Amino acid sequence: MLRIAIQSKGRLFEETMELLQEAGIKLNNKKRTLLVPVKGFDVEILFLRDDDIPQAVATGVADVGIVGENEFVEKKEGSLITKRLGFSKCRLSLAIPKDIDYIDLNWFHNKTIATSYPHILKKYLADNSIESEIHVISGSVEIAPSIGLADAIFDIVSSGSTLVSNRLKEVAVVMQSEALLIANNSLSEEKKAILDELIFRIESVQFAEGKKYILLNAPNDKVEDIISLLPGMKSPTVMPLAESGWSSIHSVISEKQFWDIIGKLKALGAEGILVIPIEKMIL
Ligand SMILES: Nc1ncnc2c1ncn2[C@@H]1O[C@H](COP(=O)(O)OP(=O)(O)OP(=O)(O)O)[C@@H](O)[C@H]1O
Ligand SMILES: O=P(O)(O)OC[C@H]1O[C@H](OP(=O)(O)OP(=O)(O)O)[C@H](O)[C@@H]1O
Ligand SMILES: [Mg+2]
Repeated sequence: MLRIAIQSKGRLFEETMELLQEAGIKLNNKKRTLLVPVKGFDVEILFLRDDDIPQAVATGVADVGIVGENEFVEKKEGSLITKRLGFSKCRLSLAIPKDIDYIDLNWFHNKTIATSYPHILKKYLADNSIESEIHVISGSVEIAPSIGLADAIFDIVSSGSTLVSNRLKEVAVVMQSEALLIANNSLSEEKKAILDELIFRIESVQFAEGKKYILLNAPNDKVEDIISLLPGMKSPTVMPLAESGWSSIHSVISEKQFWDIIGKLKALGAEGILVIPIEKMIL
């Protein structure tokens, strides 16, 4: 049994659940109790606050976890990054009241900075030879300057709208973050095998993202020109239609290529073009 720690509610919750569901992990229990078994796959889900996930995985309370890179780096617990998951992308930045004239990092000398990420901030300030006072608070960090609790903040930024609504401006990006799949350092062979299966399933889901299955009909004399435009996993599938002189062509294209390719296909005489989403892709 592989125990997976995930955030019980918050910014990571929805996308983590979606990813697990697409990977075939369906929770038996609709009510979110702390520890939930999974039907048909040898895993169980442990719901925690995200702050507690790095330690839970490092100590073996959970075998693997899904957590923000910011939280993983901050907690400095020894686990392995097994996979970068590409969602919950954000950055950790320094921000100051927007009306201040700011030239460079030296502004932070002898200032007080409010944050929930003291270790990451401390290292960054030391690396840049800046001496500031760090004031640790666990939430609502952006409000700190306006209530006189600190001169500046160091916190998560994504769209930047929280900064704007608190009359702050971002002056230095310290690290980028995304959700990570982390694993305990000393998993048993049995657990490693379940983890490999989990990673295989996640990769199949992620590989299919942004890809479309395309089907079209074309006159036989244009088949060669058309397949030169379509990459396909190996090469496109070509099948004869009931109507002589025509073929059906199937392939896989990336969403990005789609609008570029579609005009060229039509110009070559392609008809009845169908574009279908792909749920999973196994190479
Ligand atoms: N605005 C955002 N955009 C993208 N990702 C974000 C954003 N805010 C936070 N994250 C990511 O999601 C993680 C969880 O954020 P959340 O705000 O839910 O944390 P929290 O309030 O500490 O939750 P918990 O109650 O579990 O301790 C963050 O550590 C970060 O990696
Ligand atoms: O740059 P933005 O897009 O505005 O996102 C940044 C904000 O998002 C997070 O808070 P969240 O909205 O999750 O609320 P919280 O403070 O309750 O965690 C984070 O703590 C920032 O405050
Ligand atoms: Mg938290």
